Amino acid sequence: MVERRKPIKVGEAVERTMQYAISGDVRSISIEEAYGHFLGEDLVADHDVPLFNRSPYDGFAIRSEDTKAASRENPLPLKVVGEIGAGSVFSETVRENQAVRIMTGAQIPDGCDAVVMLELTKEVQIDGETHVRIKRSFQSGDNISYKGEDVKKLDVLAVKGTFINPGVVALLATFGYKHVPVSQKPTVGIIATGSELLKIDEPLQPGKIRNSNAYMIHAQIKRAGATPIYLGQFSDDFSTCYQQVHDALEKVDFLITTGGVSVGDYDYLPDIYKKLGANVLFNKIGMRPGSVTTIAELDGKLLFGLSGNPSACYVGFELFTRPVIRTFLHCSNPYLKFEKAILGANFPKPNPFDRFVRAHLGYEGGRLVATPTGLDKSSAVSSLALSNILLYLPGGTRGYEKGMEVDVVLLEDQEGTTNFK
Ligand SMILES: Nc1nc2c(c(=O)[nH]1)N[C@H]1C(S)=C(S)[C@@H](COP(=O)(O)OP(=O)(O)OC[C@H]3O[C@@H](n4cnc5c(N)ncnc54)[C@H](O)[C@@H]3O)O[C@H]1N2
Ligand code: MOO
Ligand SMILES: [Mg+2]
Repeated sequence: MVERRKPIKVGEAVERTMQYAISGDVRSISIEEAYGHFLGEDLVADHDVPLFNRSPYDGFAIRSEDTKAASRENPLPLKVVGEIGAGSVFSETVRENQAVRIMTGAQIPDGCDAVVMLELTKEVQIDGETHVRIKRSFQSGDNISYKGEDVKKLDVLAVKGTFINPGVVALLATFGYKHVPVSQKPTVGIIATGSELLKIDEPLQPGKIRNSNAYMIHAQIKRAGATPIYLGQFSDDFSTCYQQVHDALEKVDFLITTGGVSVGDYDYLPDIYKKLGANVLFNKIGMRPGSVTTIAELDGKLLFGLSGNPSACYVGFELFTRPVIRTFLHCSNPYLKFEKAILGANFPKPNPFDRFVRAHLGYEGGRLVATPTGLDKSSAVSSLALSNILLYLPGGTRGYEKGMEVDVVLLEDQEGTTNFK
């Protein structure tokens, strides 16, 4: 008798999986390597930025009180007592009716409280000495970039678990992080099962297909922020697959298998979990694709039994494996973000289950429009390439019409969210 599996809700499946999500260690890497990692600790400012009042313009640093009477008709000459570029400091205090020629980024000299742009001045020689003519009055603070106006000492600039993008790299460099504490990336093993699978460089043969899942999952693991370890593809033979899974568990933080989780004669994963003594968290979910996604746990280590069908495999990874990876990386927002968009095409299929339809989110006339990307079958591979979202279509409806507002799951977003849905 074929086993009758009891489907659980997708949210419940995520919750059961996340009970076994753990945080990883922190390690140090060079700043050049930091892009694409996740911060291993909060980034806290240990000094103000800027650290000193500085000039935002090339011009003259002045004392505003000297310019009170200046006007177009009555331009006032100030004696130029020095010149500084960025990186230099004027060592004396500027006195009455004096100015310092100053370049963008240079520290404002003591005594000065405003800067006049070069374009508004004229240099003249008076008694053989250089002066600058000022044609209007200035207020104290005019054209000054103030100490701490960008960042205040002790500001928390990015929290632990933040994705390190080029902007975060700029901050790390600003605060002198030659080495950056980052979350250790989990290693995620990949085993593809199926006697029909050809190696990527083998010619096609009758009844056989190329193993696309292994490479797709490899890329998804990287996108999620983890390190993939490809452990090979194996025929549907119980003892070979059992041994591979058994041995793989020692080498990885999580293990993904693709294929062999349904009820077919050669679907060995359920028996493998049994022989390993693993605790199966669920083996049927009320969703399409990926209804047979099976997740088990052995001594706290998660085994993701993803479906062999490419679209089901893809969706299973994003919904269940990705948040586990992000938790390992200390992200406080481990889940993919749900957003609202307008449905760009009819989706007439009756919908008994929750569906996650591969789709593309684009802009049309200022609106966010979500359009399915191809054949909506779990066996489809073509719909994956253009998809940057999953349309989330809750079950229990007779279909959806173009123009309706729908929920979408953002696949390329780095922010994430704190709760699933
Ligand atoms: N009687 C039933 N049959 C099926 C059920 C069911 O509930 N009762 N579930 C169906 C659903 S839903 C899915 S999804 C699939 C799940 O199949 P498995 O996870 O057991 O995977 P396989 O049988 O090994 O393969 C399914 C399909 O995917 C292709 N495949 C497998 N590996 C790869 C790979 N690495 N790259 C590309 N494509 C791959 C494989 O050739 C099959 O076509 O079961 C349904 N059946
Ligand atoms: O697991 Mo299947 O993908 O629901 O078609
Ligand atoms: Mg099968």
